Amino acid sequence: MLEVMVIVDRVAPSNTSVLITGESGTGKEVIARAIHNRSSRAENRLQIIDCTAIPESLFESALFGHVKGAFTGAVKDQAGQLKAADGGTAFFDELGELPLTSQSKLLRVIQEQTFTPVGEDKPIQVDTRFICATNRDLQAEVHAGRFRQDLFYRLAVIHIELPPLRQRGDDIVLLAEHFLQQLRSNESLVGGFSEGAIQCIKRYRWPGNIRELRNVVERSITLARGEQIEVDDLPAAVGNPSQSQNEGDQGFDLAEVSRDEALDTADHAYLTRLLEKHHGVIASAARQAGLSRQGMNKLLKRHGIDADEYRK
Ligand SMILES: Nc1ncnc2c1ncn2[C@@H]1O[C@H](COP(=O)(O)OP(=O)(O)OP(=O)(O)O)[C@@H](O)[C@H]1O
Repeated sequence: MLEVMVIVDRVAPSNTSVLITGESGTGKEVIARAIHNRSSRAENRLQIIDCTAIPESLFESALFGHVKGAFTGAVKDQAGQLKAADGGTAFFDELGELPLTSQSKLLRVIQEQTFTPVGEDKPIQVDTRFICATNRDLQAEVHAGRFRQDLFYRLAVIHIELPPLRQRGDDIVLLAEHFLQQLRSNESLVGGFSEGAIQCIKRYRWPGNIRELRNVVERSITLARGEQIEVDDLPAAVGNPSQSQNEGDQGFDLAEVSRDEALDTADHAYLTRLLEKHHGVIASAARQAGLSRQGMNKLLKRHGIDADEYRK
């Protein structure tokens, strides 16, 4: 993390575009905020643009804005999200989900720093820094023809790769201790982790990365009865992985598991099996589950599941 923060400090003052990659929950947005906050743009806005939330047909209108009467339903002039980022930073989250046609429009804006609202004929000039994040391997997406090579090269001038938590060695325990200090209330007796709990925390694979670790620490503080967080205070998947390995299709210990937790676990198992069947293709998995692609993306994010791991 220290090395990442050194890069953040170095790139923050420049206007260069930055690409941040890493699995869900590794802290891409946290890093984007750190870059913005340490730049001369910090007093202006960090506009977060969730690429999964913009339907392809509304990309220009959402980003560039539109004038009254530009299309049915355009009842008044509406500024787009890029106008809000003027003088500040535009953070494109989940960039890998952007369709090819939208990618070419984005490339033009990044290169020219201008865009034209729908129904307008004069372009607007902006001064915006672009930071993009994705949990996809964009180089592989380029090879597969799903991501524009020119946009990739334009963005990857500065490429920050955030490793999954399971590859961060002793950082895992340091982060767990950091969250414990940050999240415990002043009245809380809990001051640390038992040796057994630390071993479990080190061993677990943390598919949801730092987000999952933070949630686990928060939950364990609430459940802990003594001065330490014990193995029993950790969720079964972390504290007792062999027992929870077959979760989802095996019986639950009703004394240990709430209905919400049981449903969550079953949902997780359903989603991973669905992705296995559909080889990580979100669109077809979503179709079988009767969900929109966006809905499926949200669900996968909540469960810390990376569809790419199921690609074949
Ligand atoms: N360096 C960090 N220090 C402290 N907490 C962190 C750090 N990185 C991430 N977190 C915690 O993890 C959570 C998830 O981080 P963030 O939203 O930045 O991940 P992400 O990689 O953008 O995830 P996603 O791809 O799912 O959007 C944050 O809300 C924060 O609680």
